[in-house]
Amino acid sequence: MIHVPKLNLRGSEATLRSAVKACRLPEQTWPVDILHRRLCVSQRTSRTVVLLADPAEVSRVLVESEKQFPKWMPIYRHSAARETGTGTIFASTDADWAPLRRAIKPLFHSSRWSLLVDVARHATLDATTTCNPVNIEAFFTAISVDVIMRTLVGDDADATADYHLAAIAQGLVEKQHAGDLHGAMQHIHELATTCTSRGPGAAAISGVDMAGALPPRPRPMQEPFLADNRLALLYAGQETTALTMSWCFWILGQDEELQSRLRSETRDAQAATGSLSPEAIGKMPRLMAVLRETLRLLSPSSATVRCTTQDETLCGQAIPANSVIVVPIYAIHRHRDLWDQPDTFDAERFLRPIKHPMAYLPFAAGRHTCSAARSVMYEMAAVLATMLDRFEWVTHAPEDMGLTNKLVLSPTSEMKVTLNALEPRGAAVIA
Ligand code: HEM
Repeated sequence: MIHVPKLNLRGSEATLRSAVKACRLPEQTWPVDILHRRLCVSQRTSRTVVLLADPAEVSRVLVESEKQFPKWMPIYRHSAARETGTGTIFASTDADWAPLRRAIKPLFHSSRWSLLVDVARHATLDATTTCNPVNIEAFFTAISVDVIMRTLVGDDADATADYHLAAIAQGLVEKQHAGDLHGAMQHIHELATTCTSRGPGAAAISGVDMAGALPPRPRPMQEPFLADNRLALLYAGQETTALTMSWCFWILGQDEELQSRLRSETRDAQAATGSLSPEAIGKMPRLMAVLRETLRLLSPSSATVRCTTQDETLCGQAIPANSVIVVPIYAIHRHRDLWDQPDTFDAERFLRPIKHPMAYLPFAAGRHTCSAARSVMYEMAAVLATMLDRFEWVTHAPEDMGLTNKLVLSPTSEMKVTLNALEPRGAAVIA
């Protein structure tokens, strides 16, 4: 039986009073019955705070009537804007946000997925020689940072990184575990500065495509937005991706049989297509299902937050203007009405249709859906397929692991595995 840690939800309607805490501290503020209920409202202060887990109403808030329910900006100004600058895609209100979103969109276009997969494979092979794969979070952090640097903000695909990736990754993980966002951002600043001084990287967002694969864009981003958003991509992309890959690896280390089935699937797919490519990944449905199930149970974002601009009715209850609506992604992903055996790891469920599209929100939904929602799945699959080909592994003491919310959902202790090297048979050999 695979052990999957869970949050110890111990709040009540009274603890929902503070909107900032309801966004930041789910364990202390969300009532445990949000796993059964569709709506939980705290009306005790001047600002009403709502936890909304009803999929039809979530769809209205995030997708159908999204203009009526804008992002609640104070929560982003508290963290993202303070650390990355006010010109980022995260910190911008609607009018400023749209051109920024358009400017970064081509970076995630499907025409770049081959490059992404290839870079992810190289970054993984490099990390196995420069990092210690036993401490898996630092190992996957090095990979996710390297991939962002090489494909989005920094080096070109063939560059040899001369920043100290292993040390930066270790530092990032330590600061993130300590809940020290500012300290973590100093490492990210170091990376972003490296890429500006290295030359071609800055051009990645401003309009020059390192791989020659970008479709033309109408309005390239200019400084100072460029600098801020280079930081924002590192900020948004490294920890989320590294944690998801770490959890997936940590889970697979608990189930030898599942690991071996995925090894066969990923090797067969590479043999059938001749390389590790987006096409090969298209032939890895079980690996994708395992990644999706990992993101259901251990989605890095515990919530996304909106507000009301006028009086509304949600689930038949009147909600005044100026209320904060917390969409509790973590609780929706384990909601008793939306999932069978919600706390059990069962990747097969993603080989069948799910009950409601809004029951699954690891990348949020609507206009503010994660820009990398599709591309990052290819990246993570490429990294895991490369590791499956080269190693088998066993997770250390999984039952001692807990889950807590820092800026994102995080492990309570170091994630460790014992690795055993294999004779590679996948793309490394084919290529
Ligand atoms: C498994 C990995 C990832 C997960 C689970 C994830 C999840 C999310 C979520 C939930 C949001 C919405 C945040 C909100 O509520 O405002 C978001 C937004 C965003 N993500 Fe990701 N993300 C991942 C990887 C990445 C990567 C690799 C990048 C780029 C390098 C990225 C860039 C962004 C950007 C730019 C936004 C802002 C979109 C907007 O507001 O228009 N993400 N992501």
